[in-house]
Amino acid sequence: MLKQPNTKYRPVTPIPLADRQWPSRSITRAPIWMSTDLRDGNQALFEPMNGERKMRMFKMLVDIGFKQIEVAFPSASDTDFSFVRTLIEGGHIPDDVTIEVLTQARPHLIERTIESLRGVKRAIVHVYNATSPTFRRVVFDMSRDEVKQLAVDSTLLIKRLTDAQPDTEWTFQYSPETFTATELDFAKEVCDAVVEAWGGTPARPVILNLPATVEIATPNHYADQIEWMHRNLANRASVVLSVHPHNDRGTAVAAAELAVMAGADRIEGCLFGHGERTGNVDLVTLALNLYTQGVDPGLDFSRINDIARTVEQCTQIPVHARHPYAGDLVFTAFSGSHQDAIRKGFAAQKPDAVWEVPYLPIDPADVGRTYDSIIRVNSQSGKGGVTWLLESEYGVTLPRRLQVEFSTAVQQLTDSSGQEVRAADIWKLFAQQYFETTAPFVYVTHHLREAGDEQGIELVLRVDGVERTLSGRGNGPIAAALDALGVPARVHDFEERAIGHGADAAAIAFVECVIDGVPGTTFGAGMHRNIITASLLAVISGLNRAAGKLDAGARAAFTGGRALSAG
Ligand SMILES: CC(=O)SCCNC(=O)CCNC(=O)[C@H](O)C(C)(C)COP(=O)(O)OP(=O)(O)OC[C@H]1O[C@@H](n2cnc3c(N)ncnc32)[C@H](O)[C@@H]1OP(=O)(O)O
Ligand SMILES: CC(C)C(=O)C(=O)O
Repeated sequence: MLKQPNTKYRPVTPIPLADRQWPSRSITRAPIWMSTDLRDGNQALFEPMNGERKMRMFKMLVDIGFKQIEVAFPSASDTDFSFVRTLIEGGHIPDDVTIEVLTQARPHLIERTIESLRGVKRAIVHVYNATSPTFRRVVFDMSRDEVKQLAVDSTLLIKRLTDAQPDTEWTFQYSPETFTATELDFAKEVCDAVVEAWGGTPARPVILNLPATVEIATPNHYADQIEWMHRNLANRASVVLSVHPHNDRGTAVAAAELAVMAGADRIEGCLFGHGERTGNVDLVTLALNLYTQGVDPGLDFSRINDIARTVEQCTQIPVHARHPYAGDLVFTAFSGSHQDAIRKGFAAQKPDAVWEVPYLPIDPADVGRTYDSIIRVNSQSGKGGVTWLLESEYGVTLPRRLQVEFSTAVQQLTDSSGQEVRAADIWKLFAQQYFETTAPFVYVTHHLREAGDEQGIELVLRVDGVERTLSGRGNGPIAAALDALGVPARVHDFEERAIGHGADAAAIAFVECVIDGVPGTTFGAGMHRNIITASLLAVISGLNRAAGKLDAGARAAFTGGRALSAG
């Protein structure tokens, strides 16, 4: 790269629009959308769509709700010409949808284009020629007047050819290609001349489409250009002002939004931003951005995954994993603090209330995304993610301090594997750590009996492989079991919950034990269809896990209570 890029590149000249209005406007309704997936989105593919793929894409665009669809550049290829014929002759165009076709401003191409539309009920004929100084000089070798005349002559030719087919309702569209690099006074001069040549009226307006053929500046510059045209066109009332942003600087979405604030009525773009080079403006992002502001975009993306997969099949270009709203990872949180906030947000979110879940600009369910993938666990994750997965996949809510304790084990697993762990891996680890403890105690069975104000228990265990029956009493089964075991332990906290429903219902119990000689507290967990058995399993799990923290001598003392002495 150059040390002094100003020797090769020039900054744009700011637009003299001191009283610009767009910065204080907001967008309160959807613009007219025009999908050019089948034209601009098709002309830069390694392998342009064949008729069958074009039809699949067309039907999907109709289902999404597009009312204007640029379906082809009919003079470019037989595929495109035949596709237009198939749409018309096969009756595939719904009554409320208008197809659009593009042509260069060259007579033989215009004639072929109009021919492709014979018999259509309604159509937009779109003609373009480039107007910027570089194109005038380098590509066309034409003066300003000649470029304007080319636009006017093409308009008049289209008018003559379409007047000859009066059964069709025609709309005319003109694009000064390379508008963003064109002097504004000249862009206006050409556009005014074209509107006059067509005879645009408020009842039969011309679509003037002002493309950022190449995005050349920050989006506020484009907004200034659009507002200038909006305010200075000779016959604005007879014009539908349209924008067609490309994404060369990565700001097409912002440019389109600011352009609408600046006076544009219509946006042309592609799903997921397919199109030339860095793409056309992404209509999915634009529409869903509006939706997040409480504005109905008039396009239905409630099955966004299906739409993304169809676009991928038709264009053979993948939708990026981080693509706004649609990417596989955009509703996924790996990092601990995000997971924690999202989990709390979901818990606090009331079904009909305003959306307030942290980190998620939209409810994934509104675009048909499930919550399954929202939180994923790897070495960047914290207890929130682990807890979310156990809750959402297994219906198990861990007590808060147990979340902290268990997340350490998950962290060791993710650190050692270096990979993402799934809910099933976490559940397996939880079972190994809490349900499958076998030393020193293994629960075999128990019998409870009333003992005055207390409960008595016969607890059958295997202690270091030897089956023993222990008796104890207490003010409940847990106290009775601790008495039977005779270990120096107290239960600090106990929680029990149901998981599953009906015949599959079970109880899961958690105990937090304090054991002499073991610093802090230790958790145990048990799961069983019988709630008392679940709680006894939890106590035994807690004791076993605590015993695992003792050295050999302390451990012998720990199990040297009644457990060893009983027969
Ligand atoms: C920014 C955009 O996306 S615009 C749309 C671009 N899309 C496409 O071009 C895809 C379809 N196009 C094609 O298949 C071909 O270009 C065709 C079939 C339409 C025409 O092909 P060709 O006749 O070989 O001409 P080609 O496209 O190379 O254009 C070159 C000539 O057209 C002229 N030309 C280019 N654009 C235009 C225009 N909009 N209006 C008038 N003339 C034009 C050029 O100045 C050049 O003229 P010259 O030969 O006298 O120097
Ligand atoms: C034909 C025009 C609208 C175009 O595609 C562009 O300028 O990008």
